[in-house]
Amino acid sequence: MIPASLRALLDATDGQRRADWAGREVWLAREPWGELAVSLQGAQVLHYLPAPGAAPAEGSLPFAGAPAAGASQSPEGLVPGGWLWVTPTPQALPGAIRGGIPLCWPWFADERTADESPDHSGPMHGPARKADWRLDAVDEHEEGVELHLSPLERLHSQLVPRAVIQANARRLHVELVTEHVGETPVKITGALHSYLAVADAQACRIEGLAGARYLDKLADFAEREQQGELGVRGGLDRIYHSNAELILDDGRRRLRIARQGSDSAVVWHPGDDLPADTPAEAGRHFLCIESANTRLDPVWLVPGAQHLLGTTLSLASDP
Ligand SMILES: O=P(O)(O)OC[C@H]1O[C@H](O)[C@H](O)[C@@H](O)[C@@H]1O
Repeated sequence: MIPASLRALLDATDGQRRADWAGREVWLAREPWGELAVSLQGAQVLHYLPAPGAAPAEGSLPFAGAPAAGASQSPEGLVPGGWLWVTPTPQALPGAIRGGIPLCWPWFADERTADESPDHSGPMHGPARKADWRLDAVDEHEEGVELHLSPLERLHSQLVPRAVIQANARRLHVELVTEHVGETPVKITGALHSYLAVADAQACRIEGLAGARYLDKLADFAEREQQGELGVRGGLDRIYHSNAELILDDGRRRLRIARQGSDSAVVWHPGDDLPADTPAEAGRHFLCIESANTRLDPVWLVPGAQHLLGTTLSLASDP
């Protein structure tokens, strides 16, 4: 589900091009394999939709395909279509866009280290999601596309990040690679903060977490164990200590979420307590399932080493 204005830009795209959306430069593709939209602010994927017929049928899904020509938009300005969700009322620059797959780097939430932010004032989720990134390369890849991006400015004294985004008719894959180019070991956390489009967050089920230990951020990080599979009811903000493949079932689509380099799966929905940039009706239609490194699995990088944090989305019906 994406804002109607972004949908209109995609509709006017034949092949690949750059455009302006919400004050940000975006890279758009509308090709035989499907659609992709990426914001150069934050190297943030905003939209992915495999072409109808290119991927296996999903049944009758209200949000599975692009809207029919002339379909009316909801009052909030969101239109169905795609696996990701973007708020129809994003913050103005230099704020970050809520939606798609923001890159949280080099720390998750407020888990900054003293090195990174000596006065503890660094932004929530790190500077990468608000920074300007450059598109270094666009390659054809497995009958789809592969994008390489890097930040325009240095974001850390010892670490250099880059992002790789692969999209084809079957899957979306995003990876955030951190290279240590300095002299002393550095501890990092971070997240690929995926906002997944769902019919109704409060009717979603996530498979793959039964028996996993988690930190409940809404209960002062109390440690708990997941009893059975997770059914979302109300607001939740949890860090699961798990590297398992997950399936998000919203009753209409079963999305497989694989993670690489991540032993923390963050599951977040604010319930009725929505952020200021999210209208009530729109807020029902996302659920965040994040491929993360958190206080449960921070990564110590030594000089010369690199770390890859990744996520791969595909349909659970696909092999
Ligand atoms: O509002 P943001 O800075 O984008 O953060 C949104 C959310 O991100 C993560 O999922 C955290 O676990 C939440 O505690 C936080 O509220």
